[in-house]
Amino acid sequence: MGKFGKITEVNLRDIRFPTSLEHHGSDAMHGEVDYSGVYVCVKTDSGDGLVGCGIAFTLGRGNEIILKAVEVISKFAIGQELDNIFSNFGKFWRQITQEGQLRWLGPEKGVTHMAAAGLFNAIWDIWGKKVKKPVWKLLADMTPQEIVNLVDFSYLSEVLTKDEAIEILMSNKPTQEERERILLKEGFPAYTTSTGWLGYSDEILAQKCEAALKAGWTKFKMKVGSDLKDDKRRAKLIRDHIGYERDLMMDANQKWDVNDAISWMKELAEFKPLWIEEPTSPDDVLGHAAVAKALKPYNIGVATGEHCQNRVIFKQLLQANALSFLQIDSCRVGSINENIAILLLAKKFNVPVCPHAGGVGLCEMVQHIIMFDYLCVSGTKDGSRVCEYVDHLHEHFVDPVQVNNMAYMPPQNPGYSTEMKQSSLDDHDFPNGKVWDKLIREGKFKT
Ligand SMILES: C[C@H](O)[C@@H](O)CC(=O)C(=O)O
Ligand SMILES: [Mg+2]
Repeated sequence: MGKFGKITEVNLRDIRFPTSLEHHGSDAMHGEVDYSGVYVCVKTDSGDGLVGCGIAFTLGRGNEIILKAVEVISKFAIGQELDNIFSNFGKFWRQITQEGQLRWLGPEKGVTHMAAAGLFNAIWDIWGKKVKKPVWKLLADMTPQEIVNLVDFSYLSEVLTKDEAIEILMSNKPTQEERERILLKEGFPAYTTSTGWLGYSDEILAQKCEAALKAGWTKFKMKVGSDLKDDKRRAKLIRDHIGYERDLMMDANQKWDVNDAISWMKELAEFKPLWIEEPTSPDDVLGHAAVAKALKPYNIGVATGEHCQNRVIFKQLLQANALSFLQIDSCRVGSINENIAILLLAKKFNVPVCPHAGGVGLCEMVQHIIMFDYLCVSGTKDGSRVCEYVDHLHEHFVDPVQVNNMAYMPPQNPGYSTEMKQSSLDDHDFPNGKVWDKLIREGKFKT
């Protein structure tokens, strides 16, 4: 038996939070947002009692489909020695994502890919716990060769080879210790979206802006895209509060056709947004490039990534100059493994990575990845690099994010910060947990 043990069980729970009741998380395309996730628990036969916890993030009903997909995929993990997975995680990742029958549903996109991410997220958590390191540190302590072994480089070679990846990683090693010292002291910069959800009334927007300013926030994101007149009114309200010396980002969540995106954002240019996020379909690489070109004279960058299905689409977005800010997501693509490939691509094209984190557990996970990026890949916090922060649901985590002075502080506990409190899991289990049972009996939700 290997020292880390064999995977013996993968248990799943359908966990949902009724965030739609107060319009948290709402945007131009997702009005009734219940932040949810399939909670994945991986156990081994090693006798240490450690459990790896992962999340496959969805909205509400999405859980029903993802849960089944994780259940099917997990069969390929049960019986596997963790030592074998850890010594060549890239190979295991490929076995799962290229499984001969399931790949017909993707490949490497949508439900099966997100389900695989949920499983891999749990495996990363148990790895960190087994070696008693937070995942950012586990990654940072690896050699460049160990890091590239985590990654499947398929379909990237004309742009990024394994050898180039090793070179990038090697070039950052001599200065890594100094950055780690800075990271432990200052953390990684954050921006807030909690002031700008689309379903908030003007009164709530104003209250949230005031509270955020008082807390010291300097970078804000607002949702746009449903009604131009409303967008102008809300942007003015926010700018009246935050002034023009602070950054404002805008997020359309894929609402527009390409030409509409361009004309709408020209109308909003007076509010000086740093970026427009997801202006159009996440699959439209050339559309993003057209928006980016048209908005360049207005100093508005294009940001995207939270719905970007895999490293190949990121590669194309970068090749087409379609992005000024690249938004990795811990649950959309194949976990940390695929995100490492994306970080390396971003480094190659010199595009700043600004992670997406609007959801449950996304802040907890993605902080580890962006800290690794700072330490080992990009090697910098410059160029408007900033990680999204939303202020909901952290109280349900055993090791919630710590934001000090508008920066994510590096987690110190072992694992991927994904473990949720037992009481939170029991209360939010859908549909029988206490919270849901009550809401369903009151007629506020249907199963
Ligand atoms: C539905 C989610 O809340 C989405 O609006 C999050 C998002 O786009 C972001 O945080 O960015
Ligand atoms: Mg977004």
